Amino acid sequence: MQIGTLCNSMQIGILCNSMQIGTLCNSIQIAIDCILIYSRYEKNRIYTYIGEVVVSVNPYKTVDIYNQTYVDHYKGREIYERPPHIFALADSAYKTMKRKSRDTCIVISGESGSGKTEASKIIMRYISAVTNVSGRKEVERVKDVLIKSNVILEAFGNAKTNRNDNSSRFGKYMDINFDFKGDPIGGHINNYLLEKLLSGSPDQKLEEMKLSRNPDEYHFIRQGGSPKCSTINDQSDYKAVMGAMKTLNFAFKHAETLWKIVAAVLHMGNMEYDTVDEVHDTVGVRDAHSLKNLAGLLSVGPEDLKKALTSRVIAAGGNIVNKEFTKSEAFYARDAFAKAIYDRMFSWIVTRINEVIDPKESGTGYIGKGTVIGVLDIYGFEIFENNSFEQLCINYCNEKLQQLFIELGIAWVHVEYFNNKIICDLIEQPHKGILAILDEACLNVGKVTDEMFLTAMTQKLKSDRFTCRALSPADKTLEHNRDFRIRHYAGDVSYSVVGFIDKNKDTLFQDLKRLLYNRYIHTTKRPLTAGTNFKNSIVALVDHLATKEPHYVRCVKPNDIKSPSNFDEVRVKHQVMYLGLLENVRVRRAGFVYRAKYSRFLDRYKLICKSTWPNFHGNQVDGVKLIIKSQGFEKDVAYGKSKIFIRSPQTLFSLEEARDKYIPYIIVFLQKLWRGGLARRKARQMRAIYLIMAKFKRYKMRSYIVSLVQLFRNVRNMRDYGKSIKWPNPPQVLAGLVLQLHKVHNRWRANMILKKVPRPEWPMLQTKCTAQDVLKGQRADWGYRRKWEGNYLASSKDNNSTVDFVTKANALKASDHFSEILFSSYIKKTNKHNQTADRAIVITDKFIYKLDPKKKYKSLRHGISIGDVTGLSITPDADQLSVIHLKDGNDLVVCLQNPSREERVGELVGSLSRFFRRNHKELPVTVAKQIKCSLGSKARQILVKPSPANGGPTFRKEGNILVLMWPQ
Ligand SMILES: Nc1ncnc2c1ncn2[C@@H]1O[C@H](COP(=O)(O)OP(=O)(O)OP(=O)(O)O)[C@@H](O)[C@H]1O
Repeated sequence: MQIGTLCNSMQIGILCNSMQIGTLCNSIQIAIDCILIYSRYEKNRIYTYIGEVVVSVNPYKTVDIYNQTYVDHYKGREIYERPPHIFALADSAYKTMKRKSRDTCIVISGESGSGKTEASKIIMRYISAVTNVSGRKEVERVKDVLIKSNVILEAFGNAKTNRNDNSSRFGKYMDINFDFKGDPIGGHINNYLLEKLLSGSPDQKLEEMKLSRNPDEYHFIRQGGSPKCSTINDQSDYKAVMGAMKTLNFAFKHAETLWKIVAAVLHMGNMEYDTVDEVHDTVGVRDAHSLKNLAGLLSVGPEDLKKALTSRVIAAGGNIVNKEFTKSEAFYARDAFAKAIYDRMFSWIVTRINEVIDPKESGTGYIGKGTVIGVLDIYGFEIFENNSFEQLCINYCNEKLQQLFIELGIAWVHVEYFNNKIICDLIEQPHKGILAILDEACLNVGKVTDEMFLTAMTQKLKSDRFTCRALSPADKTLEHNRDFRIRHYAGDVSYSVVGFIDKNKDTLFQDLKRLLYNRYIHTTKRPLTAGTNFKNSIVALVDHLATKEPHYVRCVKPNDIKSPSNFDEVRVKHQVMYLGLLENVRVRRAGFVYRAKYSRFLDRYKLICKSTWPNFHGNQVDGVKLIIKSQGFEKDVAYGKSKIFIRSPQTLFSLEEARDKYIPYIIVFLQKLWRGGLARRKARQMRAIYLIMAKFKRYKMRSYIVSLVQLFRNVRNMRDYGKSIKWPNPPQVLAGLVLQLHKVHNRWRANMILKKVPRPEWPMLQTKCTAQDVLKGQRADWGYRRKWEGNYLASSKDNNSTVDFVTKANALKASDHFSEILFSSYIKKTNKHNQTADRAIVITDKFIYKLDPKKKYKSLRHGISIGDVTGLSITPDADQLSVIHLKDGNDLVVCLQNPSREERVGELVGSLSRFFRRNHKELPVTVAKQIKCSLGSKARQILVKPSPANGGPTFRKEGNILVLMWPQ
């Protein structure tokens, strides 16, 4: 069917978008035309699905279909849920990676200018837009670095070509690493076959590098015909590159060196030679000034550079000789030199970028293995008028990728498809393939020509996919001794062998290497040829991709004139052919959209069926069948030996939908289990902690008690009953108990001591203890050795007329109702009038009485209430001065007297204090040399002075001071 006569495009659009892909594929030819017409004629609808492949047609104009609204529209959706878009594919790759924790890759292919690089950038921008929802700073930085790395790669790796104003001259494969949350944390770039630049730079920079702003002045740039490009703004691009270099931490000196290298390469292209010896055909550099500029940029001596550009050192017959170049050799060396420098510079840039985007260095806390999305932006199949070594390499690469594509896509049912393994073998087989024959030709010493290489291929290659004029004499399209043809999966391609050997050898004379390394380098190891290097890297790439779940973007170029409105049917048909879409349609149509091992399917979907959730213990196939039955999809599946096959995308979509519905419940369920598990573990830990603590406490207590038992074992037999034992510091937990134990021990000790004292003496002992406690050692002699009797006036030891005293005391007791006499004694007293008199003092539990002994102990006044006592003052010496402070400001100033001249002040202190304590009060007792008192409400001072031993104590007045004269 011809393009243009095809069915209504609306209808096809509906078919495409509503998942009726099977219908669309009824006729392969229709499908091909359909897709293209659809994408061309529907305004701005540049994407179409064939199976799971996204076909993208370059719109050659800005289309507003990549903004946030579109991102939101496609985010988290299944691929068939929304109209075809590259976002859907990017989301599918991302989702697959996240859901299944599987590495995925997106293979973007198409011919130069079809939009591969744009597609890869759109994919990266989409991934950047849907990740890092939590806004982690480090992840944002990684995303910025990943996107900006493109700017640098494009600046140095892209060039304007006839087919594309900004053509990538290298194939690029970029791995983007993700952490377990699905946030990008770094990446890695590999580049493939770089083909071996000015107005954005500021004037001063150009001057430094001796460059002109006019690109036409440079031989290398002139080659393309039209160096200026209206679609490219060099100024802003230069700024963008410098900005990107800053983001990627390129040191200033590195950036400078890169520009210098670019300048050197440009200067090198302008190097011209003049014949200096017609006979030997030797040359010299034409322009010494240019040579000097170039030498300066390369940091080498002009003479050395001149020598390396016009001659080389070779070993001939065991001798080292200098061989001058012919003119063509000189130009070859110049170009090889320029290519090698540029190639090494580009490799350095890629290595540097890789260092910066290395996930381990990104600072995002990357540990262990995350998942990866690989994005491959690789040149598509190339068929030109003249095809050479580069086209063979590129087409071989496409054969390899196509093989991977078909192998991964094929279903278990038998499908007729073109297996391009035979072509891959034809090119890459060791010893027998084209590249091996080419390497062998390059190895030969002596002059091996491209024609000889063609002859060797003619003799050795035994494939019907290869032909040349010698094998097909009737084919006039092939030139004798020059052309050969390969039947690629995409069609026949004729290659010219001219330049194959040189290009494969890719010779860079040692002299030039030596010049730049600035030292003699000797290597006997032959470097790998360009073809082998390329083959190795492509084999490694295909192996790498084979471990990932693939997604495909096939880019189609609608015309060769970069027009948004021109649709070149022949060109497009051709591309559809060699993009492998035809095979894909065939495979998809005959096969199934999805296949998975039973175990994997069961793991993924067991949650949507009651019989299989949470665990299915029977046979895996039975489990899978139960799931399919529960959803009613029996008619759309086939059961293989180890895999289940699903025919239509709707079924898969419904399964996914059902799964998505259950996932939140499962998550809650898992959270419940997990939290429960965590809580149980914590509880177990706490129980263990408490048990250990309890045991440890017990152990500490035990050991402390054991140590106490040891210490106090002999306490009964000790003189002080263990008073002198130093208690060890108890553990915190026993502090309270030990305090109690101290008390118990003290009581026991007291009991042991008191046991020896007769019971009636206990009150006296208590009085003495109180006195000791109150005096605190302030009074040297307080009479504790003596027996304390308290009521001395009732004792005949002190009193001759005890009967009178007892009679009076009983009378007072009867009238004043006191219970006991605490203390009684003869006293010498003084008063506010400084009059002294001998009296008796009786201190009872209610009143203090002053009695006159000479008048049968007549009470001089009414007793002073004991409640009026506010304190007691004594001296630290042996005198018997005692001042009982009273509330009314008229203190009792007395000196105790007894016939035996015993010390009794201590007993007075003990008796009064003990009485106060029994009534829960504390009697303030002052011990001082000079006693303050109040007499008749006047403050007075009392001093004790010695007097002769034979007299009694007397008070006297010395000025305002009262003095007790105390007989020594
Ligand atoms: N989706 C798109 N929207 C708008 N313009 C696009 C789109 N895709 C491609 N283009 C235009 O086409 C040009 C060529 O695209 P691109 O450089 O991506 O092609 P390519 O396939 O990578 O080419 P090469 O293999 O030469 O590098 C772009 O510079 C851009 O102007």
